[in-house]
Amino acid sequence: MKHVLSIAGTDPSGGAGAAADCKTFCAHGCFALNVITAVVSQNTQGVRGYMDVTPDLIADQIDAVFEDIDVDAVKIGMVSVPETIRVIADKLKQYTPRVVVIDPVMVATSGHRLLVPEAEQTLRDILLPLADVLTPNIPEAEVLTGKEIHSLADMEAVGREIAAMGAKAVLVKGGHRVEDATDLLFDGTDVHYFKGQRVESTSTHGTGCSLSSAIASNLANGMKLSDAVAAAKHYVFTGIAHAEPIGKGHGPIHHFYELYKKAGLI
Ligand SMILES: Nc1ncnc2c1ncn2[C@@H]1O[C@H](COP(=O)(O)OP(=O)(O)O)[C@@H](O)[C@H]1O
Ligand SMILES: Cc1ncc(COP(=O)(O)OP(=O)(O)O)c(N)n1
Repeated sequence: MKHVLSIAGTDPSGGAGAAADCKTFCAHGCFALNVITAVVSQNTQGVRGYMDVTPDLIADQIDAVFEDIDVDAVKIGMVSVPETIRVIADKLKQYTPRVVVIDPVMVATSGHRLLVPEAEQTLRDILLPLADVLTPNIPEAEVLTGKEIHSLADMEAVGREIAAMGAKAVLVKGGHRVEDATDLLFDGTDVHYFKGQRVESTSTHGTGCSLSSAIASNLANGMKLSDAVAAAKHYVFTGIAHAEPIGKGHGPIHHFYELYKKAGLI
């Protein structure tokens, strides 16, 4: 069994952040490890506030994992402040994990900032070059490049530009597109389109967290990148399509639909 580590913030309502990451790893047959960067009070209706974990405690959590367990892949989510980014970057350089997937989380769908504006440059300069795969959504890709995205051609241009900043591969996610949910991968050489039908649903909380965690799991399990992304996209699509409505706002996706179905639980 592969061991996959999430470095992310929390969600007590179980839809995004570390909870989504760990459910996704388990649904992919991986052992889930997690380091917490920030304790966030949020639910399906939005983010209320958060407190950052100190850099020393983040460093110690990462040491506790790597000194003890062989890590096959790392997924990084909410990093909120420059100090958090610096300590994670230092630890990635120290432990050199085989696969690093970075979801450059900036603003929750509810509108609450999860990355302070002063940290955008640090993320771009220090963390982005350590990514085997960077998975910005459209607003995040716009912030990283300063360019507006209106079309698939724009998604390709920013994907190439972000790769030129140092990420080995860039997946520009299309969840915020108007027409459909097509994602675009630039793997450093080729462009791949992952066409996606948009599901009309309120169960889309944590889709970005789940997608990046599914990619990390699939890479840890030995898939090649384009197959890992295609399978991850299918996982999120199925999760949205079969989600049970939970909470009063944007609920979580269903992580175990196919497993539960096979086991006769649903
Ligand atoms: N309503 C939807 N129907 C189908 N796929 C979706 C929908 N919303 C998001 N996705 C997919 O979920 C993944 C996460 O995308 P996105 O919502 O853009 O990220 P984030 O959660 O970081 O904002 C992408 O693969 C995207 O295409
Ligand atoms: C702790 C934490 N990390 C990330 C997010 C954002 O989740 P994401 O999957 O990008 O999408 P939304 O949940 O914002 O729709 C979060 N909310 N909390």
